Amino acid sequence: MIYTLTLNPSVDYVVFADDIKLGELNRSQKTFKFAGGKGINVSRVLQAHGIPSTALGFIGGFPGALIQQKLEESEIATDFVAIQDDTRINIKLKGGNETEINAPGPVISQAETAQLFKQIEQLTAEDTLVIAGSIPSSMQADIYEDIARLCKCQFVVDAEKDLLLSVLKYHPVFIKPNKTELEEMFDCQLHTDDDIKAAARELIQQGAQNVMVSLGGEGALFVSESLVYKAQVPSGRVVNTVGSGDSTVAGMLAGRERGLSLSDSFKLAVASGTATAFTEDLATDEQIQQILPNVQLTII
Ligand SMILES: Nc1ncnc2c1ncn2[C@@H]1O[C@H](COP(=O)(O)OP(=O)(O)O)[C@@H](O)[C@H]1O
Ligand SMILES: O=P(O)(O)OC[C@H]1O[C@](O)(COP(=O)(O)O)[C@@H](O)[C@@H]1O
Repeated sequence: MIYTLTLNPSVDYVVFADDIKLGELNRSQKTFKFAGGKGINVSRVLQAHGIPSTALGFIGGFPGALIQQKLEESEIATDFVAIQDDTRINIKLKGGNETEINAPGPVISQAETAQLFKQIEQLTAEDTLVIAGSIPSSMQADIYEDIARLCKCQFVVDAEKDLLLSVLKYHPVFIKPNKTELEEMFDCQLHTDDDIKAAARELIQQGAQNVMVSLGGEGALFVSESLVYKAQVPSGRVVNTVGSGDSTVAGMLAGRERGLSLSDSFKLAVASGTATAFTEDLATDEQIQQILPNVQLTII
């Protein structure tokens, strides 16, 4: 079974407005409230691929109840730890360009954390755990490392800087930084594919089995110890890129679950990310299948 762990879920409040002017009254044309947070998005896109998963993490208050309800409606299994504080609401402004405001998240008590640890301990070598996203600011910074040390299953990680770096020694199956996150990790600009490849290989040296670097509209690179694939994506109308990276993670896992080759899994990953970028919510299977034949893969 695949489990996704979102320590800091969110209701994503997506606001479409033609021309947002800061410091003035703006009126939006449409708004959406999506169940969000990185692991939850992975579960949602896995479900679109027909792959079941169980979403773990902390939820509380009315935003938490909304997330629970939306996942139930999508028939996604959940085993969240109920917390006292409210789950956060993240704001996604879509008006010409894309602006995001991600909230710090709720207070998580020690007892709530202990409940989560018990769940993690029960995962077996047959399971895969996706650990993804930020941690609520009340949590200690080494929580990712504690979880990676505790779990007996294979795991995948999508998180920023120190959270990601702290778990490499436990050999995640793959990690998915975007280019900016990779640059932040190495504190330098990565100009060429060779620069990105070298940075990804350094993360492999530190313990990652594979590194998938997403490059937004430029596609993605898949880097293992012995090969590098570059994927180029078709152009299209970008509607809402929130969840594109999470969709990429889900697509890669879906390919792996279906027993596809590495290259076909990577193609599915990139098609999933791009299909999400071209739609209001996360992509459906139909939208992903439409994009798939137009993803170009080369070995570089
Ligand atoms: N403007 C875009 N056009 C086409 N595909 C996109 C675009 N932005 C993102 N994607 C797709 O989504 C994937 C993940 O996007 P990226 O922005 O790199 O991730 P993250 O959301 O983690 O920052 C990309 O590899 C690509 O397949
Ligand atoms: O935990 P973080 O880093 O604050 O990110 C949470 C946000 O990222 C998302 O999971 C989207 O992530 P991606 O666009 O990277 O796929 C949103 O649903 C959520 O609001």
